[in-house]
Amino acid sequence: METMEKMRVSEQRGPKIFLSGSIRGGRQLLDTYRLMCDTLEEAGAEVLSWHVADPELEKTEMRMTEEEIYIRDMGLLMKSDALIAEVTVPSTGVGYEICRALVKGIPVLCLHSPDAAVSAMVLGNPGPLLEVRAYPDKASLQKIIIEFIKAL
Ligand SMILES: O=c1[nH]c(=O)n([C@H]2C[C@H](O)[C@@H](COP(=O)(O)O)O2)cc1CO
Repeated sequence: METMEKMRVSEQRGPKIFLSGSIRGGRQLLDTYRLMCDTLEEAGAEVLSWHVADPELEKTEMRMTEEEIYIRDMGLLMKSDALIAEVTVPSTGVGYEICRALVKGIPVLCLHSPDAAVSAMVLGNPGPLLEVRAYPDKASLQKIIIEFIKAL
């Protein structure tokens, strides 16, 4: 009975999302990552990599080795149902995570501001799991995210 109850609760949980955003590539869009994280949580999703939107991130990650960061993030990615990346600020880590998510076979949504110089590796990728959208303003960003979550 208890197991059935647990199953029902876990079935009701929203999708697990890996939020991907630049860290060493530059933190200038931190407010946007914060908005994405809040929007996802309000839409009922569980953001496994919430640390990407944490203004205090540098302090916590400074206490971790490079290997610990990599292992933690790949573990979270493997548990995720989908990945949402903000690709306006070019970042090696974001590009790597997009690729790993596609190899794992989960849907990937890449979002960017209309004037961003997004890589052809993202814009030119015809894979059915990858969706790339420009957002002209914050309201559009939120709308695209909510539609993506609902369609999962
Ligand atoms: O300290 C970190 N913590 C961390 O979670 N990451 C992951 C999550 C981000 O989506 C992505 C950012 O990569 P980059 O640092 O190359 O911009 O890599 C990356 C770093 C630093 O490279």
